[in-house]
Amino acid sequence: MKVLKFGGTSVGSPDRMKKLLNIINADERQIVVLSAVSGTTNSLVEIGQAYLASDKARAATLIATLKDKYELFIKELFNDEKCLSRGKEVIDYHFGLLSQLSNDLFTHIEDKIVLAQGELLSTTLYHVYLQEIGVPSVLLPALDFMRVDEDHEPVVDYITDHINPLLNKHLENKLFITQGYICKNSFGEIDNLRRGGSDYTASLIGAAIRSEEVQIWTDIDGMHNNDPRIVKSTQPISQLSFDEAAELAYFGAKILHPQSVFPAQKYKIPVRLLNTMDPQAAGTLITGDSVKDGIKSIAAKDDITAIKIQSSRMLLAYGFLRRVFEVFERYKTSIDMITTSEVGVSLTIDDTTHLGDITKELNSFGSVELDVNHTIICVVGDFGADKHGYAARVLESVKHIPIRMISYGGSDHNLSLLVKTEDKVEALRSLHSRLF
Ligand SMILES: Nc1ncnc2c1ncn2[C@@H]1O[C@H](COP(=O)(O)OP(=O)(O)O)[C@@H](O)[C@H]1O
Ligand SMILES: N[C@@H](CC(=O)OP(=O)(O)O)C(=O)O
Repeated sequence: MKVLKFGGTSVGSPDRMKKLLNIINADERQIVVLSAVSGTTNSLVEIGQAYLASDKARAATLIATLKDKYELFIKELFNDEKCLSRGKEVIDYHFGLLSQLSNDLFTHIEDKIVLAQGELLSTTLYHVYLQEIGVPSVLLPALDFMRVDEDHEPVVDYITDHINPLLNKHLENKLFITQGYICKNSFGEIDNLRRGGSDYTASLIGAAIRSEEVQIWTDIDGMHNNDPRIVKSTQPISQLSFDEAAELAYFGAKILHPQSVFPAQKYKIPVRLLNTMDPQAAGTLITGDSVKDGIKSIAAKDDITAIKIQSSRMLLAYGFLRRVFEVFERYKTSIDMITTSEVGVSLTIDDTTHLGDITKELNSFGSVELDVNHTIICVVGDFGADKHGYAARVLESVKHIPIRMISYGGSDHNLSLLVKTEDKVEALRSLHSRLF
């Protein structure tokens, strides 16, 4: 059984939604994971923020604007009067719920309920559309099987145990539709897999049902060798290993949710990145194998803060780095890059929620320097310890740009550079023109 995920752009208009059937083979047993219609989750984020700020008037305006969009959407989606009125009921229900939240105390629990409405809307409307055109399908409620634990980690065994009975209830059905992104947490509350999380839903379901393949359908023909929003004439990469794809996704290649690679990798499920606007294009196949040596792609991750801790006590002192890392562990803040010298250590973080407290604690080890507004440029490929020349080529390509940190050898797949964000575009373009 395959799992097909369609992102917000792929369901972004009634016309696009209708065209999904050119890709979905309704005669093959498969699970289709849908994101919210593009722009919806951003609007829901704003609605939640307005409620959290007790600005009910702004929330009401945002809700009304979004509802208007859906009123138009269903008029184009449905031909049949009965289905149109069913579509109207669906949007009245979800927008009624959004408005009603103003009557109660609004906390982060209600905020998650707001964020969940996008995927609930897109899947229900698509299900009604399939009924209109006579294609049998089953709507699987993701909240009945998608779950994260107290550390916000998805539980694959739980998903397996809960999705399989649902699938087995409908052995005669081929097409199953479900929501990406949304889940329940360990308290049984509605939660989500963080922004862009529908890819993660697809790979978790793929792992849970030991799917033959997970397909991520989006608006571009696979993982490109650089960020197409910044660099011209980027090219799709035909094959990547799970490790390479994970590095690229984590370091900014927005086409894939960073964590979505791991379930597929663990259960050896091939992942294909494909283009809804050009279904015949080969896309990118992600498997356990790395197909060729060399530099494959470049990605960039913004909003990075570098922290340098200098201490003469570090000289020959064992246990120093452990004590530094423990500070970050206490504040549940993950470290992306790290470089060391005998008298200092530099590391980077992207989550600055606890930066004040972290800095205070680090001050007891030595002098602490912070550099904000930095970007990690990540060059990904297959460069194991026996290979040579790649680092020299990368550094030669950015020799005119100040480099704050360099990390190489952490894995066989990644060479990362930390630059000021103002130098990012030049770094990406210069690397691209010299490396490919
Ligand atoms: N290296 C890359 N390869 C392909 N696309 C990338 C890359 N880096 C950034 N992108 C952007 O990712 C976008 C697709 O991701 P996303 O917006 O999450 O799609 P969807 O709405 O289908 O989930 C592309 O339109 C592209 O601009
Ligand atoms: N709708 C959610 C989840 C998602 O994955 O969306 P998309 O597939 O459009 O990136 C978001 O916008 O974050």
